Amino acid sequence: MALTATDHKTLSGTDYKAMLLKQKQLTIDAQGRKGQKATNKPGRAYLEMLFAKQGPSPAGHWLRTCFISYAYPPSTISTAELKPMMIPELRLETHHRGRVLILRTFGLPQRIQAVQNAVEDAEGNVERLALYNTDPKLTPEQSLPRGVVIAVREPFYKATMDGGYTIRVDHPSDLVRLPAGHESIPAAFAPRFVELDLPAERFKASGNAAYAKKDFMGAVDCYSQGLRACSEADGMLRYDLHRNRANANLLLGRFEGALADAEAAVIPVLADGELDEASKKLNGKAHYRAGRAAYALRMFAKADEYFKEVERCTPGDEDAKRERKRVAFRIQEESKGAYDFAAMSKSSSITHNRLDHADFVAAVEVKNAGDHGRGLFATRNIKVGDLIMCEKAFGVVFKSEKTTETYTMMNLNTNRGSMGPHATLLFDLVQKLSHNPEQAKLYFDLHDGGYEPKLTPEIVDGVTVVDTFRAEAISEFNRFGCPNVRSSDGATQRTPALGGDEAEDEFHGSVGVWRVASYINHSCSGNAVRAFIGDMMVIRATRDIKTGDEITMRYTNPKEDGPASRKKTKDSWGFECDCAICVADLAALPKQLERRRALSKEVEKFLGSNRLTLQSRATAASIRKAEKFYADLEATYDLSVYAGKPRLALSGLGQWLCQAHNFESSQRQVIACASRSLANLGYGIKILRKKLTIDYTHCHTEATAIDAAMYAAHAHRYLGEESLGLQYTKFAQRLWKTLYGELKWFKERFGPE
Ligand SMILES: C[S@@+](CC[C@H](N)C(=O)[O-])C[C@H]1O[C@@H](n2cnc3c(N)ncnc32)[C@H](O)[C@@H]1O
Repeated sequence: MALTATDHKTLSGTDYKAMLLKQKQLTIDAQGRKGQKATNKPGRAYLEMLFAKQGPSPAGHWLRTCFISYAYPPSTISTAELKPMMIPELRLETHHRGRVLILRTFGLPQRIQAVQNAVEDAEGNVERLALYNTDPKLTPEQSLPRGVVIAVREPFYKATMDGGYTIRVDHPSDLVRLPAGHESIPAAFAPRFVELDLPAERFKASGNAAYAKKDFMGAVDCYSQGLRACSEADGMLRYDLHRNRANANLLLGRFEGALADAEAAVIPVLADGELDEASKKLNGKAHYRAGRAAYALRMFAKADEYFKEVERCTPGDEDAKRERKRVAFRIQEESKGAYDFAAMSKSSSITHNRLDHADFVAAVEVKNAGDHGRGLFATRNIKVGDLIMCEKAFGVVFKSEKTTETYTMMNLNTNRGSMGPHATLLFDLVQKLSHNPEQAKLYFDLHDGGYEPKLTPEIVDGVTVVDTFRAEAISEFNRFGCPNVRSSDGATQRTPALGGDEAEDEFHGSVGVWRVASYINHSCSGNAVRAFIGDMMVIRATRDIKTGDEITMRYTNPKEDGPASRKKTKDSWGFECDCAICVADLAALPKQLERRRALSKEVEKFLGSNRLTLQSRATAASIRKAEKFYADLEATYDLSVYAGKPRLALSGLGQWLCQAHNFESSQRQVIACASRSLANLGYGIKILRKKLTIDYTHCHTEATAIDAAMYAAHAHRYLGEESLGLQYTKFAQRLWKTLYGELKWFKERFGPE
């Protein structure tokens, strides 16, 4: 299905639900035909017509719907071990286990929901084939061109919504392109004129030509064929092919392959001799490529070794010198958490949000967390506000990234629908996992909600088997929403009167997976919060953490409504939170919770219709009304249950009152309201002989705390209490740094000290 941008805008949540239900019903209905033979199949002429034109690629924005069908495991048996079958043997809604279809494409491929093409078997039977989850960076022509011979391992066959049929491939690893001369290619598909024993040199030349045209996939194919054609006598050529393939693989993001190739491209020094200058130069290139691949795989110490080798092979090499400088920064970041966050933040923008930094995970380890599964634990003491870890996204898709297509993903396994980056994230992840098997092993270690079967990624027919359904299950349990550039962007433009983080939502909508952070369990009142600077997740401590403590953070902000937030964690992640706030909510009387919810709704309305600006200040009557709401809401918190714990429903109103009194310059009132707001967020504030002390034990770090601290800071200063003003400012800065990762934008929001 493909709609234009206008259609895209008119599709509502209800439409998606209806679409999901319709597809689900169609899928269930189709099950009734399981095992049947397809009837009234379109013939070759129809398929030729269907796939006669390139495209569709019209101008404008396209909405595509991607249905994740009922899960089935990928094939793990090699083509040679499977029994060949022909198209007429296919049965509907059936996974043909133990069988393989050898097919040739004969149309011009099109990207509809998947990349599709017309295929024929060796007896001339025809059908349509749909390949899902392909690399979004590749054109349909690169993914499934005309005239290639493919093996579809253990194929699945199904009826389509348009009344036709298709061989549906959900796991890209189930489809293997067979190179010319492959033993499984039937005689009918062998070219009539075959140039037997094509010299490997010719493949190198075609690879280079493809590379020059930026067809890196084509180049990799040619170099691979060249390597297969190499004989003992082709010594140097073999190194050339590996070196060239390393480069093409680097550009395709296939870093593990690139590293292996670059290593295989190093010309060895013979026992007695020295390498000639030309070979040394070539080895410099090979080591340089190995270094780049190791860097991309975040093996910085190893990358440094390779770049050192470049310097040995080609002394004075400027590129290697530059790379070693870059690596040195990464090693500092990785080992000490030594980041220049201000520079990082300054450098990131809507067009530069994939940043070049290392991960710092040296202060944490994964351990058993009892009922919560595995968790992340501190390996050293960490002070409030300090860095716990910092990690680059394993995969991320930014909403802001220009694309001519928006995907809506409907997962029939989980009944979930999502739009935009979520779907594209899966395509990106599948690519990364398919071509980087070691990275795939790390990804597939993440929580999958009990998905079965759990296949470990292995290489079959030269391709890493990736279970795309499990990859999506893992993504659903582990992905985080993130802003397009940095978390503080929402805050610097937020209207304080609104309270909470709502206004930040418009800066969100991007989504990614951060692998190590994925081991962190949820707690509404966690000891850590995450912030984003570009694709770097920065996690800081909201209170002091001791060696051995579990790191927890909120997946979703409970805001005022505890029960709703518990439902959200239950629906999205399958658990009910047992943190201090939730335990208190559970111990509260249901009628108090109900009253709180009803009052919160009224308060929301009140705040919405009483937005404060210098021009429209609060009236005495509205302040009285707010105070009354406040008292009523406060009464829904039984102190025997909530003492010292955050009372989040009071947050927005507390904020409004601070602002109202601030506009009236009632400084003592502002201070009283600000202290009350901070106490409601669980901060234990004490002032003794003009010294501010803060107990963070039960604190709930959110934006309103920063505002409250700054209201107090300004009010104290206004009253000439400089020292207290300064202490509150420092407190606000610590909160800002904790919540947004770094301090750079604090001044932008609150002005210079
Ligand atoms: C992102 S993973 C966190 C790491 C996970 N515990 C593991 O073993 O890999 C999210 C899953 O962890 C578990 N989890 C996280 N927080 C929890 C909590 N507060 N209580 C119970 N289970 C929790 C749930 O199974 C949830 O779906």
